[in-house]
Amino acid sequence: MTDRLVDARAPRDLHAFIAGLPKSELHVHHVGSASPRIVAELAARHPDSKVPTDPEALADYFTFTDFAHFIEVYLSVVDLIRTPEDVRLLTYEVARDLARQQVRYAELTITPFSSTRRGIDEKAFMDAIEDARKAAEAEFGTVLRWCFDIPGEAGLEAAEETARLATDDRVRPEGLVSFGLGGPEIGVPRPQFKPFFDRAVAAGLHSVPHAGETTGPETVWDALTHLQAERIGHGTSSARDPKLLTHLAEHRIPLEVCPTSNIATRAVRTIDEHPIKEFAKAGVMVTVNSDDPPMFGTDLNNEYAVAARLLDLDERGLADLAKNAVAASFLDEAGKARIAAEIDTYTTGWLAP
Ligand SMILES: Nc1ncnc2c1ncn2[C@@H]1O[C@H](CCC(=O)c2cccc(C(=O)O)c2)[C@@H](O)[C@H]1O
Ligand SMILES: [Zn+2]
Repeated sequence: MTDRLVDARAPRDLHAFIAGLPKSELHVHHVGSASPRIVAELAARHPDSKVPTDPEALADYFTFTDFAHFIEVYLSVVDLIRTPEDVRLLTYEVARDLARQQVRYAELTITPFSSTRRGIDEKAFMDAIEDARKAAEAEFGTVLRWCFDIPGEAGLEAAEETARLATDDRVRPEGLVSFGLGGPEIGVPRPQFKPFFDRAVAAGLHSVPHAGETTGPETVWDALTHLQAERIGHGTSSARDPKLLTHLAEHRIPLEVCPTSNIATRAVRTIDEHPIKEFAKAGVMVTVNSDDPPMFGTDLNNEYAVAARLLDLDERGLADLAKNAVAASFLDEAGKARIAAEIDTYTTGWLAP
């Protein structure tokens, strides 16, 4: 929404290559993807909200002093989503924004607890996201899947509700593939959520908790040991623990790296201090993602440009990065092969004399 965090330093050609590259998003939040246009439309529907609609004011509003401030602002946008029609509009428009960036596949993190506790009927909520998912696939060709996450700070009641919505065959949506844990990490120990992750995994869902975003590497170990994590959301502080890096590399546990997010929430001081290069050097499988793009003044294309600079990638390196996301995704094998082939065809065509 603002260009304050946008990385303009990649060469022009590389920007054009990234813009057309078929991509996958593995770590992007539903509400956190609401563009200024969507926020304005929702705010017009609910004029009592304190969220500004003017783009300039919104850019200021989306400038965060720390992670706690980010969550406070995030929840004010959550408060704009009050009806199943709001949920459908948000989901469909987010898919449109992804499709514009040539995103072929996205796992969208949704916090159903935040909506059901605000009075949206659970069945109507599920119908709204599924309806938008099917429309998006038919109209834009972008395949969406869901990750339901526990807002950890809301406690065990939220965990119970999220696990129920994710595992009860009468309500769980068809597009659901994974189970997550988000929100602040400080004062929210991961092990307490073990029973809920056990239930989700037993029901066939993949485990993808946030860990090591705002606390140390011990939180990443906890996510691996207690929550059966198959990928780690952020995992930023893993760089401080060489044994952990070796473990992630050997067990091929991908990190969902979101560079600009880490700067915007002040989890990392400057982009040049971001540990993405250490991850790559250690052989950890790196995927690049946008987290809450309009709130952080970024989008997936910009995150690829940031990664190109930090990892010194050319077109082939960027294509490999896009293929990492395909390999680390929870799409079926045929779908993975289709997107990987599309990446190869695009790259070969681009590099042909
Ligand atoms: N970078 C991020 N890192 C971590 N999480 C992120 C990030 N970006 C977005 N989130 C989202 O923020 C939610 C947090 C919501 C939350 O804490 C909360 C607490 C108490 C009550 C309620 C409520 O709804 O009533 C909600 C998470 O579930 C997650 O999906
Ligand atoms: Zn996140």
